[in-house]
Amino acid sequence: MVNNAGVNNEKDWEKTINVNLTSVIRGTYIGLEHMSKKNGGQGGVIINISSLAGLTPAAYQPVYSASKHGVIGFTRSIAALASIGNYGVRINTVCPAFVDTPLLETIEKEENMGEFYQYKDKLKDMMKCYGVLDPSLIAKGMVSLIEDESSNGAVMKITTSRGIHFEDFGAHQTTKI
Ligand SMILES: NC(=O)C1=CN([C@@H]2O[C@H](COP(=O)(O)OP(=O)(O)OC[C@H]3O[C@@H](n4cnc5c(N)ncnc54)[C@H](O)[C@@H]3O)[C@@H](O)[C@H]2O)C=CC1
Ligand SMILES: CCCCCC(=O)/C=C/[C@H]1[C@H](O)CC(=O)[C@@H]1CCCCCCC(=O)O
Repeated sequence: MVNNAGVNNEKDWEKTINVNLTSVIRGTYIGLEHMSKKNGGQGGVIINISSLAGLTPAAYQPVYSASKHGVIGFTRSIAALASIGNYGVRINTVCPAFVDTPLLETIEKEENMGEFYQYKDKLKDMMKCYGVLDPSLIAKGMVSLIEDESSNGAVMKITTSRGIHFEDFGAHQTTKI
Protein backbone atom coordinates (compact mmCIF):
# COMPACT_ATOMS: atom_id res chain seq x y z
CA MET A 1 0.00 0.00 0.00
CA VAL A 2 1.31 3.46 -0.89
CA ASN A 3 -0.05 6.60 0.77
CA ASN A 4 0.96 9.00 -1.99
CA ALA A 5 -1.70 11.73 -2.33
CA GLY A 6 -0.37 15.15 -1.44
CA VAL A 7 -0.92 18.88 -2.02
CA ASN A 8 1.18 22.02 -1.75
CA ASN A 9 -1.16 24.68 -0.39
CA GLU A 10 0.11 27.25 2.08
CA LYS A 11 -3.00 29.42 1.61
CA ASP A 12 -5.43 26.70 2.65
CA TRP A 13 -2.89 25.23 5.05
CA GLU A 14 -5.42 23.17 6.97
CA LYS A 15 -6.13 21.28 3.74
CA THR A 16 -2.40 20.58 3.48
CA ILE A 17 -2.37 19.07 6.96
CA ASN A 18 -5.53 17.08 6.17
CA VAL A 19 -4.34 15.61 2.87
CA ASN A 20 -0.62 15.25 3.58
CA LEU A 21 -0.70 14.08 7.18
CA THR A 22 -4.17 13.17 8.49
CA SER A 23 -4.94 11.05 5.41
CA VAL A 24 -1.59 9.25 5.65
CA ILE A 25 -2.33 8.38 9.28
CA ARG A 26 -5.85 7.25 8.39
CA GLY A 27 -4.63 5.26 5.38
CA THR A 28 -1.95 3.54 7.43
CA TYR A 29 -4.40 2.54 10.17
CA ILE A 30 -6.88 1.19 7.59
CA GLY A 31 -4.06 -0.68 5.85
CA LEU A 32 -2.87 -2.22 9.11
CA GLU A 33 -6.41 -3.26 10.00
CA HIS A 34 -6.49 -5.41 6.85
CA MET A 35 -2.83 -6.41 6.56
CA SER A 36 -1.66 -7.05 10.12
CA LYS A 37 -1.12 -10.71 10.97
CA LYS A 38 -2.57 -9.85 14.38
CA ASN A 39 -5.91 -9.33 12.62
CA GLY A 40 -5.65 -12.43 10.44
CA GLY A 41 -4.10 -10.50 7.56
CA GLN A 42 -1.22 -11.68 5.37
CA GLY A 43 1.27 -8.92 6.22
CA GLY A 44 2.85 -6.69 3.61
CA VAL A 45 4.48 -3.32 3.06
CA ILE A 46 3.18 0.23 3.51
CA ILE A 47 5.08 3.17 2.02
CA ASN A 48 4.21 6.71 3.11
CA ILE A 49 5.40 9.48 0.82
CA SER A 50 7.05 12.37 2.62
CA SER A 51 9.53 14.81 1.05
CA LEU A 52 12.99 16.20 1.60
CA ALA A 53 11.03 19.13 3.04
CA GLY A 54 10.12 16.68 5.84
CA LEU A 55 13.76 16.56 6.89
CA THR A 56 14.85 20.15 6.26
CA PRO A 57 13.32 23.54 7.06
CA ALA A 58 11.45 24.87 4.00
CA ALA A 59 11.25 28.64 4.49
CA TYR A 60 8.63 29.24 1.80
CA GLN A 61 6.50 26.15 2.52
CA PRO A 62 6.26 25.98 6.32
CA VAL A 63 3.05 23.96 6.54
CA TYR A 64 3.98 21.61 3.69
CA SER A 65 7.23 21.02 5.55
CA ALA A 66 5.43 20.46 8.86
CA SER A 67 3.04 17.96 7.27
CA LYS A 68 5.94 16.02 5.77
CA HIS A 69 7.92 16.08 9.04
CA GLY A 70 4.77 14.60 10.61
CA VAL A 71 4.66 11.80 8.04
CA ILE A 72 8.20 10.78 8.97
CA GLY A 73 7.58 10.89 12.73
CA PHE A 74 4.34 8.94 12.44
CA THR A 75 5.76 6.34 10.06
CA ARG A 76 8.89 5.67 12.13
CA SER A 77 6.77 5.37 15.27
CA ILE A 78 4.16 3.03 13.82
CA ALA A 79 6.95 0.98 12.19
CA ALA A 80 8.50 0.48 15.63
CA LEU A 81 5.11 -0.63 16.96
CA ALA A 82 4.59 -3.02 14.03
CA SER A 83 7.94 -4.62 14.79
CA ILE A 84 7.32 -4.91 18.55
CA GLY A 85 3.80 -6.25 17.92
CA ASN A 86 4.87 -8.73 15.19
CA TYR A 87 2.30 -7.35 12.73
CA GLY A 88 4.20 -8.79 9.74
CA VAL A 89 3.86 -5.39 8.06
CA ARG A 90 6.85 -3.20 7.19
CA ILE A 91 6.24 0.55 7.03
CA ASN A 92 8.70 2.94 5.39
CA THR A 93 8.97 6.54 4.20
CA VAL A 94 10.24 7.96 0.92
CA CYS A 95 11.55 11.55 0.80
CA PRO A 96 12.18 12.83 -2.71
CA ALA A 97 13.66 16.25 -3.55
CA PHE A 98 12.01 18.10 -6.46
CA VAL A 99 10.32 15.69 -8.91
CA ASP A 100 9.00 16.50 -12.36
CA THR A 101 5.24 16.26 -11.70
CA PRO A 102 2.31 18.70 -11.85
CA LEU A 103 2.83 19.46 -8.13
CA LEU A 104 5.75 21.72 -9.04
CA GLU A 105 3.38 24.00 -10.99
CA THR A 106 1.74 24.97 -7.69
CA ILE A 107 4.86 26.92 -6.71
CA GLU A 108 3.90 29.51 -9.32
CA LYS A 109 0.30 29.95 -8.13
CA GLU A 110 -0.80 32.55 -5.61
CA GLU A 111 -3.83 30.38 -4.81
CA ASN A 112 -1.42 27.72 -3.51
CA MET A 113 1.50 29.71 -2.14
CA GLY A 114 -0.55 32.48 -0.48
CA GLU A 115 1.73 35.02 1.23
CA PHE A 116 4.79 33.02 0.14
CA TYR A 117 4.00 33.59 -3.54
CA GLN A 118 6.50 36.49 -3.46
CA TYR A 119 9.28 33.89 -3.03
CA LYS A 120 8.36 31.74 -6.04
CA ASP A 121 11.53 32.72 -7.91
CA LYS A 122 13.68 31.61 -4.99
CA LEU A 123 12.03 28.18 -5.16
CA LYS A 124 12.55 28.09 -8.93
CA ASP A 125 16.22 28.98 -8.35
CA MET A 126 16.49 26.07 -5.88
CA MET A 127 15.08 23.75 -8.53
CA LYS A 128 17.65 25.00 -11.03
CA CYS A 129 20.42 24.58 -8.48
CA TYR A 130 19.45 21.11 -7.19
CA GLY A 131 17.83 19.80 -10.36
CA VAL A 132 14.51 18.03 -10.83
CA LEU A 133 14.21 14.25 -10.56
CA ASP A 134 12.51 11.98 -13.07
CA PRO A 135 9.55 10.15 -11.42
CA SER A 136 11.03 6.82 -12.58
CA LEU A 137 13.77 7.12 -9.93
CA ILE A 138 11.12 7.41 -7.21
CA ALA A 139 9.45 4.26 -8.58
CA LYS A 140 12.83 2.48 -8.50
CA GLY A 141 13.36 3.50 -4.85
CA MET A 142 9.90 2.28 -3.91
CA VAL A 143 10.39 -1.10 -5.59
CA SER A 144 13.66 -1.59 -3.71
CA LEU A 145 11.93 -0.79 -0.40
CA ILE A 146 9.21 -3.31 -1.19
CA GLU A 147 11.74 -5.99 -2.11
CA ASP A 148 14.15 -5.44 0.81
CA GLU A 149 12.56 -7.56 3.52
CA SER A 150 14.83 -6.06 6.19
CA SER A 151 13.53 -2.50 5.75
CA ASN A 152 11.14 -1.21 8.40
CA GLY A 153 11.00 2.39 9.65
CA ALA A 154 13.49 3.35 6.94
CA VAL A 155 13.57 6.92 5.65
CA MET A 156 14.70 6.82 2.02
CA LYS A 157 15.97 10.07 0.49
CA ILE A 158 16.17 10.62 -3.26
CA THR A 159 18.16 13.53 -4.65
CA THR A 160 19.90 14.37 -7.93
CA SER A 161 23.30 14.62 -6.24
CA ARG A 162 23.20 11.35 -4.25
CA GLY A 163 20.45 9.31 -5.90
CA ILE A 164 18.72 6.79 -3.64
CA HIS A 165 20.10 6.76 -0.09
CA PHE A 166 18.89 6.66 3.52
CA GLU A 167 18.66 9.08 6.45
CA ASP A 168 20.73 7.87 9.40
CA PHE A 169 19.12 8.83 12.70
CA GLY A 170 21.97 7.30 14.69
CA ALA A 171 21.04 6.70 18.32
CA HIS A 172 17.42 7.55 17.52
CA GLN A 173 17.08 4.77 14.94
CA THR A 174 14.90 2.53 17.09
CA THR A 175 12.56 2.77 20.06
CA LYS A 176 14.40 1.99 23.29
CA ILE A 177 12.53 -0.12 25.80
N1 LIG B 1 6.75 16.59 -7.04
C1 LIG B 1 7.64 16.83 -6.08
O1 LIG B 1 8.58 17.62 -6.25
C2 LIG B 1 7.55 16.10 -4.78
C3 LIG B 1 6.41 15.42 -4.39
N2 LIG B 1 6.36 14.80 -3.19
C4 LIG B 1 5.16 14.10 -2.75
O2 LIG B 1 4.86 13.08 -3.67
C5 LIG B 1 3.47 12.78 -3.58
C6 LIG B 1 2.90 12.71 -4.98
O3 LIG B 1 2.90 14.01 -5.52
P1 LIG B 1 3.17 14.34 -7.05
O4 LIG B 1 2.94 13.16 -7.90
O5 LIG B 1 4.45 15.05 -7.15
O6 LIG B 1 2.07 15.46 -7.27
P2 LIG B 1 0.77 15.47 -8.18
O7 LIG B 1 0.11 16.77 -7.89
O8 LIG B 1 1.14 15.14 -9.56
O9 LIG B 1 -0.06 14.26 -7.59
C7 LIG B 1 -0.70 14.33 -6.38
C8 LIG B 1 -1.85 13.35 -6.39
O10 LIG B 1 -2.52 13.45 -5.15
C9 LIG B 1 -3.91 13.38 -5.43
N3 LIG B 1 -4.68 14.05 -4.38
C10 LIG B 1 -4.53 15.31 -3.91
N4 LIG B 1 -5.48 15.58 -3.00
C11 LIG B 1 -6.24 14.46 -2.87
C12 LIG B 1 -7.35 14.11 -2.07
N5 LIG B 1 -7.90 14.97 -1.22
N6 LIG B 1 -7.87 12.88 -2.20
C13 LIG B 1 -7.33 11.99 -3.07
N7 LIG B 1 -6.26 12.26 -3.85
C14 LIG B 1 -5.73 13.49 -3.75
C15 LIG B 1 -4.08 14.10 -6.75
O11 LIG B 1 -5.28 13.73 -7.38
C16 LIG B 1 -2.86 13.63 -7.50
O12 LIG B 1 -3.10 12.46 -8.22
C17 LIG B 1 2.86 13.86 -2.69
O13 LIG B 1 2.68 13.35 -1.38
C18 LIG B 1 3.92 14.94 -2.69
O14 LIG B 1 3.86 15.77 -1.55
C19 LIG B 1 7.45 14.76 -2.36
C20 LIG B 1 8.59 15.40 -2.70
C21 LIG B 1 8.73 16.10 -3.94
C1 LIG C 1 5.79 21.62 -4.44
C2 LIG C 1 6.54 21.06 -3.30
C3 LIG C 1 7.68 20.18 -3.70
C4 LIG C 1 8.60 20.01 -2.55
C5 LIG C 1 9.76 19.23 -2.94
C6 LIG C 1 10.77 19.25 -1.90
O1 LIG C 1 10.94 18.30 -1.20
C7 LIG C 1 11.53 20.43 -1.78
C8 LIG C 1 12.22 20.61 -0.71
C9 LIG C 1 13.05 21.81 -0.55
C10 LIG C 1 12.37 22.84 0.32
O2 LIG C 1 11.57 23.72 -0.39
C11 LIG C 1 13.53 23.55 0.97
C12 LIG C 1 14.70 22.67 0.78
O3 LIG C 1 15.84 22.92 1.13
C13 LIG C 1 14.30 21.41 0.18
C14 LIG C 1 15.39 20.63 -0.50
C15 LIG C 1 15.70 20.86 -1.91
C16 LIG C 1 16.52 19.76 -2.56
C17 LIG C 1 17.87 19.50 -1.95
C18 LIG C 1 18.68 18.49 -2.74
C19 LIG C 1 20.04 18.34 -2.18
C20 LIG C 1 20.92 17.43 -2.98
O4 LIG C 1 20.71 17.21 -4.19
O5 LIG C 1 21.86 16.94 -2.39
